[in-house]
Amino acid sequence: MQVLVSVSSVAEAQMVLSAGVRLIDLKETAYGALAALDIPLSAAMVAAVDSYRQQHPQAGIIVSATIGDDCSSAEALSELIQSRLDIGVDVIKLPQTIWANAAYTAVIKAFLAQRVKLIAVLSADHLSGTAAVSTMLQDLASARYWGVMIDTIQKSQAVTALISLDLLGFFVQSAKAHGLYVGLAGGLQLAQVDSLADLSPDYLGFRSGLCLNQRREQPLIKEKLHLVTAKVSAFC
Ligand SMILES: O=C[C@H](O)COP(=O)(O)O
Repeated sequence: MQVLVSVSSVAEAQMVLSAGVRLIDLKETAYGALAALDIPLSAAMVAAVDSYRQQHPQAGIIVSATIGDDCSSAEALSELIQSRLDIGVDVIKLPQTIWANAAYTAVIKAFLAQRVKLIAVLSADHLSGTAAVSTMLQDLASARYWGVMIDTIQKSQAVTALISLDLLGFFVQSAKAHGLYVGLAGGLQLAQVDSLADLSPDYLGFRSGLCLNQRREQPLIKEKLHLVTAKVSAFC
């Protein structure tokens, strides 16, 4: 199991790399849930990751990026994705407002046909029972998404307050059965690592739980970061 950390600056990217994080998620954390960083800043962060990769070629680092909580048109979506691929982002995370919207299906299908790695983010705020989860995962796997994850949109509650451990476990196991790379996130704290690790996701995603006052727009706290990477590495 890996740790994914959402970062919004070059300094944060370097900090999480030094702490042993291998899934670096470029995200604007000052507002929204899956807001996008601009391209110049994203490119500087990718360059910082590339510099680390040169010194640690075996590290297996993956850079993901969000493209926004919504977008204005299919053309805009195409540009949001392509511009991030062009600067070396490995994986693009799409919010449910986009991947579940038929207006964007053709654009997404075209990227998937080129084997671009896309993660469909399922909103914890709207997830219901196992039948709905099964149908969604079947559809996403058939469309050849690379991965899926659950995350919260409203950041006032943790994912575990919104979805039972049974349903989260069902989600993880079903995603794996479809060959999807699977993650869980949403207001996670260190204290939740044990129970979620038991579900065996490929990764747990963090931001607010590692920040000052547990506010995701605040800076990451190095000590919390090290505690969580140490804790998760015990499950690898
Ligand atoms: O992808 C992971 C998310 O950025 C986690 O953010 P959060 O811990 O603030 O919900």
